[in-house]
Order: sequence, then C-alpha cells, then structure tokens
Amino acid sequence: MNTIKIGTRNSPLALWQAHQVESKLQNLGFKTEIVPIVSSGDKNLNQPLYALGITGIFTKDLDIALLNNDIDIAVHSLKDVPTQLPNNIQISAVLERDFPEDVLVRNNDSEPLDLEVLKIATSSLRRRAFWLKEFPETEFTDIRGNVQTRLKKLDDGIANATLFSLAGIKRMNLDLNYEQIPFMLQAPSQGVVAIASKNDNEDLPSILKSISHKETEICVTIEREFLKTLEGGCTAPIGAKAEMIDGQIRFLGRLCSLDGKNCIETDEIFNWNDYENFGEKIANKVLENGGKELMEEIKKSL
Ligand SMILES: NCc1[nH]cc(CCC(=O)O)c1CC(=O)O
Repeated sequence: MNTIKIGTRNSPLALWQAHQVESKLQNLGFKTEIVPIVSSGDKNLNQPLYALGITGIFTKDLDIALLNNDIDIAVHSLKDVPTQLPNNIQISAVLERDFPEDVLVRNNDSEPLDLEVLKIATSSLRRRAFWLKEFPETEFTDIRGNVQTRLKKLDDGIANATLFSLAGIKRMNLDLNYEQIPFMLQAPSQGVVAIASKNDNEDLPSILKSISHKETEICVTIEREFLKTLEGGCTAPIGAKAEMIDGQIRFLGRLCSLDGKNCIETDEIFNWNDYENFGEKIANKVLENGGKELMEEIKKSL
C-alpha cells in the first residue's frame, strides 16, 4: 500500500488526534500523510448530501473528502460522529479511551463561587440539562469554537465557568485547574478517537482493525446503540457510560427533559459476552418507562 492519507479537521485537538493515529500506522510500517481538511465546499459530488446519507456538521467535510478519495481515512472524535453513518463509510477502529468525563473550568478572575450560583457557558443541551437537574436556577450562555477559543471567551468574562471534556484538556496539555463534577454524565462515546474508512476499500478495514482497542470498541458500541435507539434522528440531553469492571460491564444511561426536571436513568451490570444489542434493549426500556413521551416533548420544543 502507498502512503495512507489521514484526513482531519484543522483544530489543535483534531490534529493531535490525527497524529496519534499516524504513529500507530507508522509502527505497523506504513507511510502516512496528514491532510487537514478546511472545507470542501463546492466539491463535485454527483449526488446531494442527503442522498449520500451525510448529516454531521463536524464530520461532513471529512465524509466528502473520503468519498472523493482525497483521503484514505478520516480521524474523528467519535462523539461528534452521527449514529447514522453515510452510505459507504464505516468506523473501522477506535483508540483506547482515556478521560471520558466532563469537568468544570472556572474563569481565572472569578471568585470561588458555590456551584449553584455559577453562570455557565455551554452550548450543549446535555450539559445544560444535567446541570439544571442538580441546580435548577442556573443561568447559561452559549459558547462555541474549539477548546482554545472557548477558554479565551471565558477569560473575556462571558461566564464564571464552562464545562469541557477532560480528554480535550489532557490532549492539549493545557495547564488548567479543573473540578470533577460527579453528577454529570458524559456524552455517548466521549473521549474516544475513531477512524473512518470506505466500506469498499479492500485493505484498510483489516489494517485498521489491528490497531483498534477491543474493550473501548465494545463500550462505545453499547453507548451508541443506546443513543441511536433513543434519539431517532433528533438531538436530546442523553448521557451514556459503559465501563468494563472485572469482566463485567456497568452501564449508566440518562435521558432528561431540556430543563432537567424530568429524567429517566438506568444503571445495569451485565456479562460482557452479552453486549450485542444491549444498548438497544436498555434504550427500549427507557422509552417504555416514559422516555417516549419525553423524546416527543423535546422534539416539539427544539
Ligand atoms: N463537540 C466538541 C468536542 N468533541 C470532542 C471533544 C473532546 C474530545 C472528546 O471528548 O472526545 C470536544 C470538546 C468538548 O466536548 O469539550
């Protein structure tokens, strides 16, 4: 095989993740090239995006580059990858998960305020709803952009604190103070780097399989199946965490209304050889226990 072209978004975090994948492939003896994809805009595709099954805003440009053969593989944060993958694109490997939880980062100038009086910057429906479940009076403001941009906005004073994935902070080697927030529950597949390739590629899927981390693969399969079964194509405050403990899997799942007042939670332990369809089974239980009505209410108000 010639040089493997590794497509990535251009943010510092995305590039770091692409380099992780690159070094694994180089260890196997492959030549590699990192190809940052800014925006493929009006690339000549012979079908519209929806006909190709392309939906994710963070992953769209990499999907197009893959289908156009501008790159051989695409490296993503798995939590940004829609559960419905485009036609002819598959997730072929995941790297070992490291720090999946959300943490609180405060504005440097902010006094040491109690959690319940913090004004929080986040654009995540999940983080907002889960925080409101605990502290219903909290005020929020939107914040977007990559980790560095968000830290800058926080220091400009838009809020007292923000919530980040700890994986993002660790990977950027940022020298930041952060606080663990035990009542939060991470997004499905948070903290996991994924590698996508085309279904019809003859060599890559098996090469990628060999660098995939099996335990992480099992956990994210369950989490993403849970998400896919619940959401039915709409975004909602959904958290999921599957974790292997002594050959068993513990699964925590949560679906909340947007204001955090109404939540359905699940906490299950099961044998890991039964993991197939487990996420779907648990999600169906949540749907039967009021989740269906909750999802309808969320869809109406978005
Ligand atoms: N949507 C943003 C995003 N996508 C992946 C990460 C960090 C890496 C990860 O958690 O997988 C982040 C930043 C954040 O949530 O704070």
